[in-house]
Amino acid sequence: MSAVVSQLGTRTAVAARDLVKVYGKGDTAVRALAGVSVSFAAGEFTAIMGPSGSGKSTLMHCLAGLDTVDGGSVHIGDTDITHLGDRELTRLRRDRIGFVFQAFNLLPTLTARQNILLGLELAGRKADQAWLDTIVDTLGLRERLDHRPTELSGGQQQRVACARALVARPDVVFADEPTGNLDSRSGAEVLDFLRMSVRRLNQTVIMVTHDPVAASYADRVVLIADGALAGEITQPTADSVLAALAHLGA
Ligand SMILES: Nc1ncnc2c1ncn2[C@@H]1O[C@H](COP(=O)(O)OP(=O)(O)OP(=O)(O)O)[C@@H](O)[C@H]1O
Repeated sequence: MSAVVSQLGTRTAVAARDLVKVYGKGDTAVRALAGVSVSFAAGEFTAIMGPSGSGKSTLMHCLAGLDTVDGGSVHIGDTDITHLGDRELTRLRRDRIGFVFQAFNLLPTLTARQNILLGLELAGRKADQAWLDTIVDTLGLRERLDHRPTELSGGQQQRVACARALVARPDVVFADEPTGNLDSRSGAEVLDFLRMSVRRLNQTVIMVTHDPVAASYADRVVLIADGALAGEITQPTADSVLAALAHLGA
């Protein structure tokens, strides 16, 4: 799939075609993804949901180049990442993808500012100061930049992780249960920011979540069941997501 601009003019940020992932071999083999084809438009906030064990994390890891695939392809923009070597993949993840994890994954010895800028520094790049200021101020982190992670609340740590994910203006941000370790108020702040980064800063976010309220912040919910696409919801509400999950037996 090389055409990344649809007839409607929407650019595709990430596309999976016939994605297959099998863990293990022989009798114990688990087909975690059984031929998934799904596209994610640039400038859209998508949530991936489904019952436990349905393949959500596997899908995200394959889309983000964190795991190899056993069949099919993944494109990030024009790049078929399934044929990249380890070094090229590492560079692509560093330069074109942002990550937000459930456990924040900040380096404890670095300040918030150093955590935010580490990836750019490792890549030998300078931050765009105006963009950095926009992110830091939007996330309300200005007064916290010289603090280390242990001196920050969980919500503040996850906001630092969001800033780190966005500072290089990635093609796509993957968020894996970003609110899983947060109370509902801190979670709502992080979700508000992710949604705002899409609406106002024209970023692209793909988020795995178990939480129908978190999913309701997205523009679209993609449903996965038994390693296959099981439907999608546009303009989701917590109720419509709950109903769809109940239908899937989640
Ligand atoms: N490293 C692995 N080795 C073997 N099987 C695995 C491995 N990782 C995942 N699986 C299996 O693949 C299937 C999909 O797992 P995955 O973690 O992608 O599901 P999930 O929808 O993210 O689940 P959850 O909501 O519980 O986090 C499950 O049956 C799981 O047991």
